[in-house]
Amino acid sequence: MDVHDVSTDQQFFPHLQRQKQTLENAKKRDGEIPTDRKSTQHLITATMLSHLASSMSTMDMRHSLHSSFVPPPYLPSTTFLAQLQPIYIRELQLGVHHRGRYLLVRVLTIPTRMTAIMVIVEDEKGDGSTLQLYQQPNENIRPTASVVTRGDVFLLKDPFFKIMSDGNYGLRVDHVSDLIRITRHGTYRELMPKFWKGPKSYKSADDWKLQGNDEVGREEYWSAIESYSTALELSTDDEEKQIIRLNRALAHLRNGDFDAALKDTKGLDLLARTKEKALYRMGQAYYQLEDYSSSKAAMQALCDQFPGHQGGTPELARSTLRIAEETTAKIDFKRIYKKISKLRPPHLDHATFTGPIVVKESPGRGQGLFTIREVKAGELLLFEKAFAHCYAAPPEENDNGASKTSILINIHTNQMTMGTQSDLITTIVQKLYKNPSLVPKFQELYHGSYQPADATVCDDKPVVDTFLIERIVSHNVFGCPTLSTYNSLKPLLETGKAEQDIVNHSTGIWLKASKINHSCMSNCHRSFIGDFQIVRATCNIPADTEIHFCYRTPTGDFTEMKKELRTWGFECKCGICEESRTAPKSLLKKRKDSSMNLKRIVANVKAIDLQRLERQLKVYESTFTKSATAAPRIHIFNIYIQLARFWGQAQMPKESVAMALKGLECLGFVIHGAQLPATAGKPFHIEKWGHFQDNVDQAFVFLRDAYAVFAPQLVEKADECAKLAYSMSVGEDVTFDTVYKRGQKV
Ligand SMILES: C[S@@+](CC[C@H](N)C(=O)[O-])C[C@H]1O[C@@H](n2cnc3c(N)ncnc32)[C@H](O)[C@@H]1O
Repeated sequence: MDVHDVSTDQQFFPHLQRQKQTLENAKKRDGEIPTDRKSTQHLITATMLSHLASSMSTMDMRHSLHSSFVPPPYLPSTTFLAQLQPIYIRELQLGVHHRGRYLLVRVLTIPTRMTAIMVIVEDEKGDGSTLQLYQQPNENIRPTASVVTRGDVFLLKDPFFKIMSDGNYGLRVDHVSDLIRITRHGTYRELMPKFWKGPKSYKSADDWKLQGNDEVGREEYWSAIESYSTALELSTDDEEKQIIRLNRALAHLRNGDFDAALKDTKGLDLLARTKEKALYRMGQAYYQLEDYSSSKAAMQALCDQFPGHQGGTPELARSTLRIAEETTAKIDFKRIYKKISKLRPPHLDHATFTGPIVVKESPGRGQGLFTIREVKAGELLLFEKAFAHCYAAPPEENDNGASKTSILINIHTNQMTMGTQSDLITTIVQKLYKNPSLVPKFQELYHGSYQPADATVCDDKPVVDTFLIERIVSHNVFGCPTLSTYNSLKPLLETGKAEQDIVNHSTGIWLKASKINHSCMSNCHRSFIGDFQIVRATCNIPADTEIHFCYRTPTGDFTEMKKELRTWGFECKCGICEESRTAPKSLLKKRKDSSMNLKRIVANVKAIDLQRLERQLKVYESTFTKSATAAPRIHIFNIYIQLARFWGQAQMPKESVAMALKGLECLGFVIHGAQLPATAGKPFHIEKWGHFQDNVDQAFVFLRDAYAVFAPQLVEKADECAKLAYSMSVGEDVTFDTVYKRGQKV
């Protein structure tokens, strides 16, 4: 939703076509065992030369374009290792996933990172191949060389061999769970061929533990985890084992493996020797998994039993605050704004608040979100932390002002999106691989007809399906600005360009908000602050009613909207779409012509022919077969707003009010007692809130300012409505008075 879709952009179309052609050509050789594989030495030399060339390159790297291709999906391996049979590179067939097999390889080169991490590997028979590893942690999280480097040994489950984009042959691993690292001392060490084993180590459990401690000190948590694990295997002393587990819990915590950290602390919280640190680490792990009640319980026990513990009290206060936030709609937006201006990535330490809504079946639409009681216009329905969020830093925030443009190209679905979507997939893959307890709630998200693997655990390790995650992201992702404040709305207000035209390259997944189905005639509106999504009601909603928002900016045209929504696989049946679908063709043509005329008339802002404009607006409105409450005239609201501003500036408040009200009426608002001259005894009253657009607040501000002179008794009501509409737009109303100061022209 609101992601930057470039599927029909001519600039990127050739990328998609080229990749499709490459795939078509490769398909012709599916099943073939190539006889012209390059020698291992040749592959190594070619890789070294390419390293050299890229290190000497003088290319301007300040503007780079990265494209990631989603290949045809395939399932991850779910076969137990003990049931897999070995295979060798010389037996591999092109385009085949060698199900039921495993391939052992040793890395011969240092890695390079493009979209994938690439190395040259050899098998036990000395045959070589390129190995491409996808979905590995980003460089800023874990250095590439710590993921894979010369001398490392890996086992590939169900190995996939293919023709790569440069025409050479290679092994490709898309599912992180299909790759198993084999070390001299770790699990599966018996699988390591003798001649690949280095000299036997005579280190004791204590030596490994100390090595782990050093690695934690160097922030190499992934290595520390391996060292502590080896120490645990070697140790025969129960007390020593407890300390090692405690230390490993810390390494897990810092590595983002919160499930494993919890597992390591379990039981240790009951032993006198380990209790203090175990409770602290347990509380931190629960906190990161957003289980604030369990975190609070652990921190409370820590504070009760070890009152002198330095971290306990602030952590207890933190989890207590999060629990309060989960149940209260009062959010300190001013504090959040202060924090977020300096916070990069803009990920807030705050809990999700879920308002009066619940997930239920929505006939014909899968699941949806429904109100559990009557809701008032402007009420907060959701303030939700992203499950995963990838921030697209603007060039000025990057070193040397470098800008990176990424496009994700799905050859299978012909979809191309620009932004951080590819990073988002990797982030989620890593998050779930490290924290399998989160898999069930993520997998509940809509994934179309994709059939995931039947197992989520194999050999006690999580199975993570990259293509399921890709499908879920594709259906549920939101493109988002860092702030939906007045500043990000400014271009909209100044140029009249819709919000979606302001490109949202940051992306995220919100589990609850993703359950909201689409309607062009929405009854709620989303906005963003950092990694939080805010959803507010835009009208009064009865109890047990489904809430909807727009996945794409409504076009008002059924056929166009069908195209816009094609990736979600449904047609919108809202009042606007139905009116456009059923209206006579001649009327639709007249509407289109009239719309073009209107555009032409308002294009010359400085010399608008007002009479012509008003005539044309009447023509446009006459082309509708239903009332504005049933089919809002979404395209002309902004024109009325322009007119209201014009008359306001010309000191003609009565005309300004008439135009602002006309605009609101076009959106389906039913308002009483708002016209000038005001009628005594007829109060300002909104009978029905209409279709919401971002600058509805401005219409009310025009009313408020005009009333100041001619109907002061209506000022407060108009101000209240403006404030409410403003909060629907940007999520909060604390900045309203600064943005729309009284007495200052909008
Ligand atoms: C982001 S999900 C919304 C939640 C989803 N209904 C579920 O069960 O999890 C998007 C998918 O919901 C369905 N959907 C959303 N709005 C719809 C609508 N107005 N009519 C029919 N299906 C809709 C489509 O299958 C779409 O691909």
